[in-house]
Amino acid sequence: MSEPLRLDLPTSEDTRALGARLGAVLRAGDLVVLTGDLGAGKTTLTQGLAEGLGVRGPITSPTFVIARVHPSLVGGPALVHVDAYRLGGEAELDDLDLDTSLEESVTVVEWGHGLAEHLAEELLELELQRSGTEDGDQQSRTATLRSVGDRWEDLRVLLP
Ligand SMILES: Nc1ncnc2c1ncn2[C@@H]1O[C@H](COP(=O)(O)OP(=O)(O)OP(=O)(O)O)[C@@H](O)[C@H]1O
Ligand SMILES: [Mg+2]
Repeated sequence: MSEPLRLDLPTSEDTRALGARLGAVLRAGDLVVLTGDLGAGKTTLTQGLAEGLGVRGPITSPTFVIARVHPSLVGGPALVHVDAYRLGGEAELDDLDLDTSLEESVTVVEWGHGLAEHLAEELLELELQRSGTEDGDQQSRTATLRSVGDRWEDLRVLLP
């Protein structure tokens, strides 16, 4: 367990860049749980993460597909991108058999808060919140990162 890290993200490019920095340090077996309201920037962050990790895109907000596998283009782990928005609970998440791919992949679960924590003993939780006073998508965001377990000793590696 480490100190939570809070980061200001003035534009969507900053959200993407945080994802890219995270993607660059992720390795097989890592689980990232993304939290945040509708339109908070979870998919944008995952797009940057995919870039940093070097996996095949495109990363989209899944409409009917709940989990997508993005193979590595650089001989690294694949990205398993899950959107848990429509899932009814832990049992439905378990039906996806994510534990079979967890060890050799990087798993990112949007809307995973309260659902995905049991998948691994160690995980990184990243919460996106609207922060500025501007309207809608112009509003800046704040990211809060918290880790569970010893995998993330120092979240400051994710600072710009
Ligand atoms: N830091 C930021 N500042 C301003 N706008 C941002 C920021 N980060 C992301 N956005 C914008 O927010 C919008 C929604 O982003 P995105 O689709 O990634 O959110 P989401 O959390 O995945 O949404 P959903 O809940 O529908 O899955 C996009 O237009 C994106 O460019
Ligand atoms: Mg999304």
